[in-house]
Parts: sequence; structure tokens; C-alpha cells
Amino acid sequence: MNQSKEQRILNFVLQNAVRGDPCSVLDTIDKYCSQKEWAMNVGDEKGLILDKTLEEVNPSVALELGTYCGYSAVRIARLLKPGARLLTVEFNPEFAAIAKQMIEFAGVQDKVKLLEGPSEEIIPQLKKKYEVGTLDFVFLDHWKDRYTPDTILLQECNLLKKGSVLLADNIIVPGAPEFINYIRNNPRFQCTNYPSHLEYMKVVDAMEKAVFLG
Ligand SMILES: Oc1cc(-c2ccc(F)cc2)cc2cccnc12
Ligand SMILES: [Mg+2]
Repeated sequence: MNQSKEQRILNFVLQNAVRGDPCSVLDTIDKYCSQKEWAMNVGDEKGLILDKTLEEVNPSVALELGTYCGYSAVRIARLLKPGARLLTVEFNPEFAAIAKQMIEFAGVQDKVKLLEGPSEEIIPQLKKKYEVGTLDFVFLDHWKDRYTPDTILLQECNLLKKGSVLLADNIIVPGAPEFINYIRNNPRFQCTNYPSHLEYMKVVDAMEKAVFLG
């Protein structure tokens, strides 16, 4: 059976990156996906916006919705302070299996907990099953029609506190117009737009930061 694109990306990392070196893993994925096969990693340009937001927030507990191959999980985990942790949710079992290996190769597995399943099922389990109090940072990078319902669910589950920061990818491409309408018209969030480009392309994209005001 021929390999998936995601398996090819992982193999390229296993053969070309430095084990235990997150930056090397990120650079190697970016090299493969810009030169050989496009893939929906957040990439290096929007990745810098993610980095800067993480450095501002310096989260103790972070949540990622949409792990894919683990690129942004590695990107986030490499910046976490000692004792801080990332919970990352992936619905697709093939992607989750790739991401697990990517995270372990990068050496950040002690900071990352990969949760396989639909976000709408996992979010209500975070407090009791995964011992989460509140979330300092949430990266939304899964299916765009889940951004709004999952943001509402995070609030309903009392997982956000005053100052919690949401960062959403793909505001323009593929686009999340319903989420933008929801979050920018919601007085409980303070929003900032960050224009950028679609990973590995000259196509315009953007990220949206939304700070929960409590
Ligand atoms: O960053 C992303 C990009 C795309 C995408 C797919 C096909 C295109 F032609 C353009 C963009 C999809 C995503 C789905 C989930 C999380 N991130 C995505
Ligand atoms: Mg994305």
C-alpha cells in the first residue's frame, strides 16, 4: 500500500532532522513542504506569530485543536517553561500516529499530551479526566466550522479565565467568517488580526488573537 503524504513528511524528518532538536524538526518539515509536497502545517511565517503570542502569554497550560503532523505541537512545546504542558487534540487516527512519532523524535514528549478524538468530546473531559483547571492559551487550527462551537464549549466548560488567549489560524484561507463574526462581536473577547500568508504559498492568510476578558 503506498505511503501517505504525512508518512513521507515523517520519514523525511526521521532521515534528515536531528533527533531531540525541535528547531531542526521544524526546519526539516518546512523544507520538505516548501520544496516537495505542500502540507497544512502552520509554517514558518505564521509560526513566528504563534511564537510571539506564546512568548507574550508564557502559558502553564496550553491547548491545541488540530495536531495534524505535530509541527505546531513541537513549535509550541519548544517554547514552554519547565513544568508547563500542551494538550493537543487530533481527530484523524492516521495523523495522530504520525504526530506522536514526530513529537517523540523532537524530544518534547514530556511536555505534550496528544489526545485522539473529536474536540467536542475531549473539551468537556479536560477538567476531570486531564486535570486541567483553566487554559492560558488555545491554538485553533482544526476544521474551521468547529472554531465557534468549540470556543463556546470552552466557555461553557469554564476552561477560560480572564486573560486566556485564543489564537486562530486560517482566518482568510480556508477562512473562518462565522468565527470572525462571532468573536469580534462578542464583548467578552478583545480581538487582534495578524495579516500573513498561507503556509509555503504567496496566498494571503491571517491569524486572529482573541483575549478572554472574563
Ligand atoms: O492551515 C490550513 C490550511 C488549509 C488549506 C487547505 C487547502 C488549501 F487550498 C488552502 C488551505 C486547511 C487547513 C485545515 C485545518 C487546519 N489548518 C489548515
Ligand atoms: Mg492551519
